[in-house]
Amino acid sequence: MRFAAYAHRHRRRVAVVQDDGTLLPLPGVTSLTALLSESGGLPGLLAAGAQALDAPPGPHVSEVRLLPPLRPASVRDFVTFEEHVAGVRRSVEGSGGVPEQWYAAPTFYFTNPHAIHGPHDDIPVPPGSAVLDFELEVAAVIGREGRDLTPEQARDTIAGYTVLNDWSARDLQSAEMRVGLGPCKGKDTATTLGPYLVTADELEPYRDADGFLRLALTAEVNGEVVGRDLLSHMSWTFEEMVAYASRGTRVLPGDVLGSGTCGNGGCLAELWGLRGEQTPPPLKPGDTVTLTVEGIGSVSNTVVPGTDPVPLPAGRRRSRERP
Ligand SMILES: NC(=O)N[C@@H](O)C(=O)O
Repeated sequence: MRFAAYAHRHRRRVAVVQDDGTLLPLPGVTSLTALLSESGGLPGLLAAGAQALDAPPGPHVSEVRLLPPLRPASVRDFVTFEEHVAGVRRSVEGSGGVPEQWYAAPTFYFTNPHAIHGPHDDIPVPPGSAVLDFELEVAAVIGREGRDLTPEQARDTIAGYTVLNDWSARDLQSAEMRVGLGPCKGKDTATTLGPYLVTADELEPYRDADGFLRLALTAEVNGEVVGRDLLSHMSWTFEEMVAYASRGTRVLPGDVLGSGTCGNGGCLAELWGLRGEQTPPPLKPGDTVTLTVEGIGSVSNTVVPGTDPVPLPAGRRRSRERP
């Protein structure tokens, strides 16, 4: 089952999406995050969706503005593709390969849940950045609360999946990560989610013998294919990522967990590392990035000019005077 959030005639609605693109609005539902909390997991979500199947049909998807499927409670972005790590390290640090520590656990950072953009929204250039990049990822969406989960238990907490574009200001990111924290401003201007939340049961046919989802991933810039990979090249399953995220804490309905950027052109920075030059060039206003994931759909966003950074003073160099 596919769920969409959309704006139509000044109203925000949540609907089941039929194969022909007809939207079946869920009566009284305006937030998928709230519906996830109320339905207590995938079975409840499917039951709520089934009720919409008898409801009068709504508009066609082409007649509405698609919104991000949900307003996330939180967004964790993992890094689970070796090829991406090796390529980006080459372009940022000049050194290739994957650090041994990387294999110890699926690392992630928290990104900005207040900067979520829809599947066709314009994306502003982050203030002060001249090196904008996209990142092709798939996100798991949590439908049931869990703590200290095993991977087996984690599977029951995943309601579904959606496409995630982690827009990245590489110049801001490499500068702030030299401080040993972050990323932060390199990532917090925009993340795209969409086009739909596809429930986990619908992608089960793509699961391989090791538990990975074998979905084809494609990235295009201005209609030219620059990246192709398989989601099954992740080094951890989504269940293992959720289990790790829930270690010593909780995951909650509406939490979003990004797979990390795929390899073979899942972002420009990896290609720059491989080629030793910025080809294709960083994204600029007018460029359109289209990311497609088999079994889920496409998001296609155009870059637009952003705002200028508000000047701030440099950090004060302090004496070590004591009270
Ligand atoms: N998430 C991920 O795989 N990578 C990025 O966030 C990155 O900046 O390299």
